[in-house]
Amino acid sequence: MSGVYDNLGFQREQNGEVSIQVEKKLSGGEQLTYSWEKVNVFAVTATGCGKKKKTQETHILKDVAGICRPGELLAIMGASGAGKTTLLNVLTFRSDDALRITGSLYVNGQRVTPDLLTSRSAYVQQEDLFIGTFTVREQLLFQAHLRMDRHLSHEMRVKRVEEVMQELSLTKCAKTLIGVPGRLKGISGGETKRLAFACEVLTNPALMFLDEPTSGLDSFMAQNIVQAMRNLASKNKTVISTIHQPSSEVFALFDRVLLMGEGRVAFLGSTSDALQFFSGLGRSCPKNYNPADFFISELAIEAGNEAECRTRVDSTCNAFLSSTSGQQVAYAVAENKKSFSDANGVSPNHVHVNKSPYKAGWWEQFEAVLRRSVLANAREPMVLRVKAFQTILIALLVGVIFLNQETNQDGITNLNGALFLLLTQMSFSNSMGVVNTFCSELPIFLREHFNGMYRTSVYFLCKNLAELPLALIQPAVFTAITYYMIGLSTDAKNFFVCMAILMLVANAAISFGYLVSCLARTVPMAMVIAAPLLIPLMLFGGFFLSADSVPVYFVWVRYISWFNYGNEALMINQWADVEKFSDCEENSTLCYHTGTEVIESLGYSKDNMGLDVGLLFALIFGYRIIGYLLLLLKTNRKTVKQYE
Ligand SMILES: Nc1ncnc2c1ncn2[C@@H]1O[C@H](COP(=O)(O)OP(=O)(O)OP(=O)(O)O)[C@@H](O)[C@H]1O
Repeated sequence: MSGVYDNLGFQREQNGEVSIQVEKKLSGGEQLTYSWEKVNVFAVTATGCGKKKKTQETHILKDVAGICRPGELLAIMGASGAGKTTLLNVLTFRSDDALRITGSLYVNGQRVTPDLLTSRSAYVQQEDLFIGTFTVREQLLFQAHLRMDRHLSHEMRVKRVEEVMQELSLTKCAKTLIGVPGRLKGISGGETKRLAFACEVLTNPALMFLDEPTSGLDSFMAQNIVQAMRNLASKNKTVISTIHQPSSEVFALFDRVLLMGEGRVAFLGSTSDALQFFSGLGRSCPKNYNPADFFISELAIEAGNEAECRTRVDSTCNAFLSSTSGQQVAYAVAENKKSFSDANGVSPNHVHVNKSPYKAGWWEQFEAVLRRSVLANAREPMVLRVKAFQTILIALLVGVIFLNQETNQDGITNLNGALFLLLTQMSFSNSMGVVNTFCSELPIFLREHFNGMYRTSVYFLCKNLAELPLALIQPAVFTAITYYMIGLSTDAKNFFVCMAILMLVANAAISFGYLVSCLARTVPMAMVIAAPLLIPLMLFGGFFLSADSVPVYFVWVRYISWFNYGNEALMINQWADVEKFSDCEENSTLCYHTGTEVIESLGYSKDNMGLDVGLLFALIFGYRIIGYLLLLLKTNRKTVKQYE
């Protein structure tokens, strides 16, 4: 198909009907003026410990006000630590929970809410978060599927993806895997940055935020990205970006600049007015000098000369407030607070916020996320191979250690030990496996969820379903290798029951892993929580202490331990059918006469098989439901705070 492409736009001529339709449906022509005022951010820091512990508030952003209108490309600049990222996070409701924030944000005379922002804006964050086993095109199609208007056809979405890839020079690597640093070689750093940008511009948002979009890019690519931002602005989009030390060429593409120093606004206006403002203060930018470097050096705090630099930055900020540019900003901000309405009381600029922030319906989300989860698992052959190798190796080791035990008095202790070892192996490997994978994927989920792509329920369900096959195959393989090597009950029925019990145990351990992962957030934190919780669950599982010997204040632990129910079920399966031990004299009181006696000696009852299986199912669902509720708590949009 031939035609003419505009920058980050659409094919317009020859067979370009589809593209023009996409453009109409995507843009909607909405124009947004975003303003903020009296933004203050405080960080609470603690010093000392015990009784000497003191908390103090650090004032990070101080009465920051500003505005960005449709068609403007605003660069937020300043020296390191000036507060650029903090401001961008406030503007996008992504601030650290520990910060205390006050201030007001307005869009077209309306107070900004997180839902309004999600539905109208895109945010290119500094940290690139992707599923590394996906190709560039797959990633973009996934985004297009879930973030573009639900009325767009599949054909239109594919077309848009191809156009954005072409515009950002990603076509060449469309089929290349994104990659995982240090593990799976993928696209280059520059291509990753461009992919992050491509994901956000797909929906042609009216408002766009970018946090240092050019960091790590060579000057040509940096210019390419900023030019793409410029093109968005020229289509009446509102574009706000922090930028770190841009080259002269890149800086020239910005029409407005917000200079920050020590958490205050040192200047907001056009780049030419900024140069004039500094000249007026007797600090002119030398000829042939990069203005961006000049502004940053004027607002930097030099080591060894802090007091003087701070006074200079302070006086610059004060001078801006009383300057014409400063007053223009204050006026424009005040104007944007007013809600204009026509004769019928209807505001022409009113920003309608849908009840649901999601573009795709529940089933569409479910289908797309499930497909991605399954593919992501299947495309980790190394991880699968390591898991398979580990399972087979440990199974063979256990099999060899407990090889050919006999069903006699000597064998009872060994067989019980072997069964408990199977239980322990299924529990630790599965719960720790989930903690590792779930926590490391959590940041991607949180970002995509808050981008309005899919619900927490969809993600959690898909994750569970995608991992279910492995959660059944691993215990099956483990049982198949160890069972007959150890010399457990030779009846086929007992073999399959043992396999089924270990499958339930593995899934209960996975549920526990989900709970811990949702409780923590990072892998190290989850590991720290998981180990001390697993040990008591194992200790009170009936092998180390018989059920009757558990201290009364720890009895409750037994009820939430899958080790306990799993062990009882395995014991019943192994011993209930043994009617007589041939090596135990009938009158002897020093040995077990029947399998039932073995079961009872552990404080178990042979009638409890059904109960144990039921309770294992209850733990599988119970732990997962609690984990899901914890995740829901973390992701509930209603808990995203509004500023005072
Ligand atoms: N959660 C926090 N707790 C304590 N201090 C914080 C917190 N977040 C930011 N700060 C402090 O606020 C100041 C501004 O930080 P910010 O990250 O916004 O700066 P920046 O201008 O983006 O710097 P850089 O260009 O180096 O990224 C810094 O002094 C930083 O140490």
